[in-house]
Amino acid sequence: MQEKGLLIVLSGPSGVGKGTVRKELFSQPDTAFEYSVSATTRLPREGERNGIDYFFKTREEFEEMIKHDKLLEYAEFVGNYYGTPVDYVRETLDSGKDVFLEIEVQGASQVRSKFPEGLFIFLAPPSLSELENRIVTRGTETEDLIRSRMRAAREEIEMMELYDYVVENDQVELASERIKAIVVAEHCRRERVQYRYKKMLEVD
Ligand SMILES: Nc1ncnc2c1ncn2[C@@H]1O[C@H](COP(=O)(O)OP(=O)(O)OP(=O)(O)O)[C@@H](O)[C@H]1O
Ligand SMILES: Nc1nc2c(ncn2[C@@H]2O[C@H](COP(=O)(O)O)[C@@H](O)[C@H]2O)c(=O)[nH]1
Repeated sequence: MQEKGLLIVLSGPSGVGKGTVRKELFSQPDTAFEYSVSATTRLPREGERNGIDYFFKTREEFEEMIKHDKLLEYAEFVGNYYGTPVDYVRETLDSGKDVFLEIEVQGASQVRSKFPEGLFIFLAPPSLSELENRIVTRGTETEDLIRSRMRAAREEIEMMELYDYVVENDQVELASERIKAIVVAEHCRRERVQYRYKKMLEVD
C-alpha cells in the first residue's frame, strides 16, 4: 500500500515572513513538498495571480465552498475568509507526496484536530517591533489594517506552545534551512517508528 505523505503546516502572525520563507524553501531543487494554494475573499495585491498565490473568490463563492465541505479548514481573518481546498490536500497526501500549508493559527488548530499526525511549525518574529516593521515595509496594508493585524499577532503568538516546533525568522535563508532540517528529522523519526511496528507484526 502507498505510504501517505506528510502534512506540513507553517503558521505564525501576519507579516512574520511565512510567504517569503516558503518561497525560499520552494526555490531549492531538493524541496519535495507540494504547496496547497488557498482560497480567499481578499482582493489580489499587485502582482498576485489567481490559482498561483490564491484562488480569489467572492464571499458567495467562498460560502458555497463551506456549504459543500470543500475546505479542510477556514477562518475569517481581519475581515476576509481564507481556506484550504480539501480535495487537493487529500489526493496529494494519498499519492505519497508531502503537502505544505501556509495558514494563520485558527486554521492551523482546525487542521490539528483533523490531522493530528501532521507536522505543525510556528514561525516567530525576532520581536513585535520587528514584526510591525515588516508589515509596514511590505506596504500592502492601510494603517487600520496594520493595527488589526498587530492586535491579532499578539493573540497568535500566545498559541505558539501548541506547535511541534517554533522557528525564529531572523534571516530568511536560516529559517528555511531550519524548516528543511525539521522535515528531514521528522521523516526519519516516523519511518523508524513505522519500521519497528512492521517488524513487530512480522514476528507475531
Ligand atoms: N527574515 C526577514 N528579515 C527581514 N524582512 C523579512 C524577513 N522575512 C520576511 N521579511 C519581509 O517581511 C515582509 C512580510 O513578509 P511576508 O509577506 O512573507 O509575511 P507573511 O507572514 O507571509 O505575511 P501574511 O501572513 O500577511 O501573508 C515582507 O516585506 C518580507 O520581505
Ligand atoms: N486559515 C487560513 N489562513 C490562511 C490561508 N491562506 C492564507 N492564510 C493566512 O491568512 C493571513 C493573511 O494573509 P494575507 O495573504 O492576506 O496577508 C496570513 O496569516 C496567511 O498565512 C488558509 O487557507 N487558511
